[in-house]
Amino acid sequence: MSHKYAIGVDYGTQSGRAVLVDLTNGHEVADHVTPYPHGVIDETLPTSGKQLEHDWALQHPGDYIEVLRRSIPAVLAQSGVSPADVIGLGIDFTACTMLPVDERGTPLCFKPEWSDNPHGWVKLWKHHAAQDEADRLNAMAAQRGEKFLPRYGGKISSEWMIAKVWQIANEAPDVYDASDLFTEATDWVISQLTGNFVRNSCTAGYKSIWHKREGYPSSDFFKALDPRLENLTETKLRGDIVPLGTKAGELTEEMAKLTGLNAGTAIAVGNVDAHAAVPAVGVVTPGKLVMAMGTSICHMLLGTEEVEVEGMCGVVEDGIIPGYLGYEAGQSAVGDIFEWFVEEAVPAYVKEAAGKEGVGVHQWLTERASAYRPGETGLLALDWWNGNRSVLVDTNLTGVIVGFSLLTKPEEVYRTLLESTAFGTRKIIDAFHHNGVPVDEVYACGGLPQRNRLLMQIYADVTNREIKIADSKQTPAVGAAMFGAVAAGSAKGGYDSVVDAAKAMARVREETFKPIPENVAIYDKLYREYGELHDYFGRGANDVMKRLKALKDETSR
Ligand SMILES: Nc1ncnc2c1ncn2[C@@H]1O[C@H](COP(=O)(O)OP(=O)(O)O)[C@@H](O)[C@H]1O
Ligand SMILES: O=C(CO)[C@@H](O)[C@@H](O)COP(=O)(O)O
Repeated sequence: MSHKYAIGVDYGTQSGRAVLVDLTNGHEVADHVTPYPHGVIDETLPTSGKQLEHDWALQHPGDYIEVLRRSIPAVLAQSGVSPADVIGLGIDFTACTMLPVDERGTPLCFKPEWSDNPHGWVKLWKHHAAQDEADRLNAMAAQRGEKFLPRYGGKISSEWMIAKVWQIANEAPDVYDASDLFTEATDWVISQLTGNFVRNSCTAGYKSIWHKREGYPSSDFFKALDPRLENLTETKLRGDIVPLGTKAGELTEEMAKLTGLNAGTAIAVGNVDAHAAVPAVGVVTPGKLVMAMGTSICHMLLGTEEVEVEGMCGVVEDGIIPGYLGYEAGQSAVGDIFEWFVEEAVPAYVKEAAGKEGVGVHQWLTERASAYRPGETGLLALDWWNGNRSVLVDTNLTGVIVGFSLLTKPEEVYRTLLESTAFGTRKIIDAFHHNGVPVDEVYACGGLPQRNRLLMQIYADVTNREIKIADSKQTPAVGAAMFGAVAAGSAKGGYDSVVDAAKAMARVREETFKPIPENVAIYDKLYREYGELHDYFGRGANDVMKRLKALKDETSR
């Protein structure tokens, strides 16, 4: 049999990337990135220029197809691989990134009657405008003692499906009524590739409160939330829910023309970006935390029992690797915080100096920040620029920096922001480790470990754990390709399980980041201070962040 390949497509926050992977060794033969033509839509609708409210984040579903149209032919051309040797394709996506579609699977925003209604569009994972609904859902679930709540760390996030669907029902009942299905974008793209609509058990489990043994919450619960939602799971959330690695179907003739692949190529069910990355770094057993580090961080961990951990995003059986309980936690802004600083808060002289030296602003700041020892800036920050997604689970929390003086330099602030995100990660690791889900090893993948060595050393020092780095530029896409190979199966030159695929294809670099004992000692002290601030602002001692946010909403209305 000739050499076989699979393609993985990773749909990130700002772009989609395709990778063509050699199935014998996981080697990335070719990759190509397509920035979303419409990017993240958080100010105005591209159709009418209609203004969006605070906390909205939308996307254009056409951009997802554009990624397939541009990036798949590009990797085929770059590699020279024959489409006949590409035996499978898998995708991974941000989540919960969801959209309403009609009976034909057409996104409502494509239809003239709905294109001017923001609720007809894709709600991106970081759309945070359904916090009211999430709060009410959590209060009702707690009051009724719903069994599902502890599985999600005690709180369902406003980023997830039910809160977003309920927001649509509340703010745009006509859109709600016109929607035949609410679907994760990952399942929608797969339905476009294959002509079959199936839901994957990963997003259903983590984002739509579905449980392998118990199914969705009861219709009584939904009725108590809102009578309109009573039959939601049998109607607008209906659809077979199938495990990761299942073959969703085969590439249609139409999509074969669009992508340059052969019709009939095996297509795996949709997956989530961070979850797909886990087998791609070779993690198929418990005790090993995988951090997918980019705009945000998702922390992924396998366990053998269902344990309740404060603020975890969720625990789902088979949610990452079949046979294990998959745990997820996360920070909703990490790279995004650094980007905010670079774009919005550095003085002009920094940009000029970086420009003169021919380096990016991140690099310029990082080089200077590296000259400081832990503690030397006198600064400490809370990493809540986009709310808190784990432990506290509250999108109404905001950022803080303590310790400014007239001598504070931009590079010191930058370093402090890097450190704050490492403290956020340590909170999550501690929550798992001390509650029966051990974290013995840490792996990192995503854009950040490739770009910032200082950041990775800080994470090793703050967590006091050695960090192994993925030997791949596009780890989730490689993971998605593995699932594509599993959808194809060994008879076609693929694999029969993702564990087999990981054995052959996963790769980490030889070089690791090891904790430096003197840094660990100082960061322990700073972490205690971080804990004080974390609880003071985050656990109700001082709700100033929420009052400021409420005042802001009131005055800007
Ligand atoms: N040198 C750098 N140091 C730290 N962060 C960086 C650097 N360069 C880019 N970033 C951040 O990386 C993030 C993008 O990460 P990436 O993994 O590429 O994307 P995504 O999260 O969409 O998958 C951006 O938020 C950006 O601010
Ligand atoms: O929430 C999840 C996964 O559960 C992510 O999709 C979300 O954090 C976005 O990830 P990126 O930062 O774009 O890699």
